Amino acid sequence: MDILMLGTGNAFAKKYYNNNALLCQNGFTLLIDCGITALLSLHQIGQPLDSIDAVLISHIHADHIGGLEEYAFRMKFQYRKRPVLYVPDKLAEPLWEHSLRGGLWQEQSQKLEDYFEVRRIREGVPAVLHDGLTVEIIRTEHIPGKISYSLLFNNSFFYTADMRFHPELVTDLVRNRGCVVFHDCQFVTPGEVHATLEELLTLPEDVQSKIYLMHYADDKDRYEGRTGRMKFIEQHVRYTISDGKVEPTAPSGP
Ligand SMILES: Nc1ccn([C@@H]2O[C@@H]3COP(=O)(O)O[C@H]3[C@H]2O)c(=O)n1
Ligand SMILES: [Zn+2]
Ligand SMILES: [Zn+2]
Repeated sequence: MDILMLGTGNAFAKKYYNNNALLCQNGFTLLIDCGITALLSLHQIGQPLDSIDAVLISHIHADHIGGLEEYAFRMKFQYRKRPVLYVPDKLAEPLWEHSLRGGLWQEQSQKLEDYFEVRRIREGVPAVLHDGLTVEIIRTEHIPGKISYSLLFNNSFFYTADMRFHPELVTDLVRNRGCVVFHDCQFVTPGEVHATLEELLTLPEDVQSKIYLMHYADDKDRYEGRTGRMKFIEQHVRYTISDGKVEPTAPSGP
């Protein structure tokens, strides 16, 4: 499985794009979250919109769904396609009613399904996205009272999207399921809606060694060398995740 972060920044970062990713497995390309900057980042790396096979969203914040209006319009009017949208069941209605409807509503297009082939996924029920690619959505704490999910791919790669520190969950996934973890991280303490670096540094070293940090602030460079056994993931670098390891993908071809 390969992953390329379209951005690794937090919601307000200016040096980094929104924390969205392209996950590739067996020729299938999944866009994980589609924030405000997603389409600019895709443009910069030369990735055509119609090369994306499906989009999956984790929760309703602009850095995770703010690019869906442009994506929907362009797929409909430029590409004449109705792309696949995987959406947690409980977010489908609020995604349309509280977010996308304002811009996308037209007499001829009055619902989410008029733009997307909507595939609802449910907690605890792994969804088969493609041959060799499954995802399980795990509801995790982020903003009090707000529904938000972290993503477990192939029972081996845990992508937190946005979540508060949950040491038991992360430790269990690493030690008992052999997972690699891409974890959002906030440098400033206290961490009211994200895990802080200080909190993550309290994890045992064997767990830290499987954690890669994303969703960080513009002053990330100040923290280089101060992340224990954890490493930063860099945007626009393709990584291969295999056998519990994360490595930059070797260039292909001669
Ligand atoms: N109670 C809250 C709510 C929100 N926030 C900030 O708003 C951002 C929304 O996108 P995010 O990526 O979830 O990060 C949130 C916090 O920076 C915050 O800091 N405290
Ligand atoms: Zn976010
Ligand atoms: Zn969020």
